[in-house]
Amino acid sequence: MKVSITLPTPPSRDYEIIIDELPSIEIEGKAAIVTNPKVAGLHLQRLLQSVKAKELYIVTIPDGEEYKTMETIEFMLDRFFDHRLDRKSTLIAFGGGVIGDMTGFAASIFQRGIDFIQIPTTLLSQVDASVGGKTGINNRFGKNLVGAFHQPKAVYIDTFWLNTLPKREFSAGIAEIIKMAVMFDADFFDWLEKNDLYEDSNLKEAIKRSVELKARVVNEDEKEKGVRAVLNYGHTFAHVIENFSGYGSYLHGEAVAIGMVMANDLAQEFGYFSTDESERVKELLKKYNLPVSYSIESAEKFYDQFFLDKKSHDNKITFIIPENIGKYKMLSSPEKESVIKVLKKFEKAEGF
Ligand SMILES: NC(=O)c1ccc[n+]([C@@H]2O[C@H](COP(=O)([O-])OP(=O)(O)OC[C@H]3O[C@@H](n4cnc5c(N)ncnc54)[C@H](O)[C@@H]3O)[C@@H](O)[C@H]2O)c1
Ligand SMILES: O=C(O)C(=O)C[C@@H](O)[C@H](O)[C@H](O)COP(=O)(O)O
Ligand SMILES: [Zn+2]
Repeated sequence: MKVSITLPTPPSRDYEIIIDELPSIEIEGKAAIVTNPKVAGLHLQRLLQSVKAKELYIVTIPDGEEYKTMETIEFMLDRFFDHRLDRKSTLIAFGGGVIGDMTGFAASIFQRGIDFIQIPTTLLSQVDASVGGKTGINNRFGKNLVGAFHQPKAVYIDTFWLNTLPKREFSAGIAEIIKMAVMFDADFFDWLEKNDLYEDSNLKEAIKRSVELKARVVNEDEKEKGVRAVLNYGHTFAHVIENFSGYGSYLHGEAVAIGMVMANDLAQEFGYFSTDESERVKELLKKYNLPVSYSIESAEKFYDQFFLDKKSHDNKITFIIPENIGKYKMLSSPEKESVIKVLKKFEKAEGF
């Protein structure tokens, strides 16, 4: 199956998202592949057979969400200067969302911005992170709080890489697929309930549909002035969970799964989303062994973290909730008591 999706203007620049076997990549100037030891050990040889550049370097950074930091960015930039990369050089992000977000961010600031290509190797990065140009890092205040919108030059999605992906990571990617369906596409959600993503042709179909949905949203609202915030369903909660639990304890997709359950409860608190719909989402998450509960230490402390969210302005927060399956709603500045009431239910909940 070859699928080619173009993100047209107004986003900063058109680019192709190819879902197919990795094509040959010819780069005129110098290039650096940014990856980590795990992905390099498994797949670098195959990648190298497809990439040609004037000079080609490999920059390896440590593996893990805990290394998605400014310190690692500094390390990467130093290597690019060591290799005398220049304005015409291209970076190739070869790995999951962590590699993609950091390579994209480094590309956005190296000599004020150079090209980069996304070659995502996890399911999560194939269906979500590699598309749309959100790049960045975490800091001690929270997730992705420093970064830039910087669109890749191309995205090459080859499901071959997924053969070595651990099951837990595979499931984490499914959380973002379910997110897309709950927010935008009831038919897709029904389809997900009926079709098993462990089956190859179904998986490819789900990747294609997720990427198409995301591309449509980014195309309409590249810089998140409106509808793009809907891609953040579950994330206002997820980012707090990731930060509080220590980066890496919960995978991003797992935290998003819990966050969606919390957002669904909030929706119900405000009279949206039926119990039946909420159960359907939980069942689908559980089918892929995703967590649907989390033990909050203090609802008040958890609540305070929402003000660091990028959807918070002037001490007000907007939550993305489902009105129905396939239909989103933006809930602006709900009263604190109602949000706390929902969070309190999780104070007694069992963890993962
Ligand atoms: N920019 C965006 O739009 C966007 C969207 C979603 C998530 N994200 C970010 O993406 C990150 C999560 O991405 P992720 O889930 O890909 O995690 P990840 O990048 O940490 O990768 C998960 C693990 O899988 C390993 N791995 C990668 N490819 C593999 C393969 N083919 N076989 C075996 N192991 C492999 C990695 O080395 C890592 O240990 C988070 O930082 C999140 O904030 C960004
Ligand atoms: O592309 C987007 O927009 C998203 O929100 C996708 C999310 O899955 C992703 O985790 C994103 O990085 C979260 O965005 P943030 O702006 O809250 O950091
Ligand atoms: Zn996400």
